[in-house]
Amino acid sequence: MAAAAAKIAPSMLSSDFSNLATEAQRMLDCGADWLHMDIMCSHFVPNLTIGAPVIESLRKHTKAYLDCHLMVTNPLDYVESFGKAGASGFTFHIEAARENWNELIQKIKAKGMKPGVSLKPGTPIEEVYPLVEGENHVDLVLVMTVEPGFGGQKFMPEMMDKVTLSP
Ligand SMILES: O=C(CO)[C@H](O)[C@H](O)COP(=O)(O)O
Repeated sequence: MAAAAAKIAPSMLSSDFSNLATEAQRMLDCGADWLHMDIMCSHFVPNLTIGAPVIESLRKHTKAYLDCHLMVTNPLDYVESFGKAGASGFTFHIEAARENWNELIQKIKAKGMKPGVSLKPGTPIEEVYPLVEGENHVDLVLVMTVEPGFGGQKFMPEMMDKVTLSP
């Protein structure tokens, strides 16, 4: 099997949020392929960032692939609004979707977005195996190399074993 081409997707969490459109363009001018958008509810992680209205505003300024990473407790509740807002990818956490990932993937696709799954450092990679198999699969696995919640944390090199083990 041919190796997938690498994509560069800088996290916009480090942006000056008051100038998000300019910051997004700056990243694209620097060679970014995608823009990684960190969506956090203060229940799933100890931080609160942006929601669908910000994605909708940014979408008016860019055609770039908006790779939305939802660190939220009930991802299903966000599918409709993120689809409408113009999100390109919708990556949810397996820890928040153990009961309904199948339905979630279907709904994400039905809204025209690419589904992805992410896992926290403490979650074994095997948990996402069922989500990459079969017809109703995700397009992306996001292996967290920090505890979700904040940018600029120390990289956990031991997580790279999970990348190797990704099916
Ligand atoms: O998911 C995230 C935090 O939960 C961020 O996308 C990620 O940590 C960005 O890291 P950095 O600021 O070090 O580039």
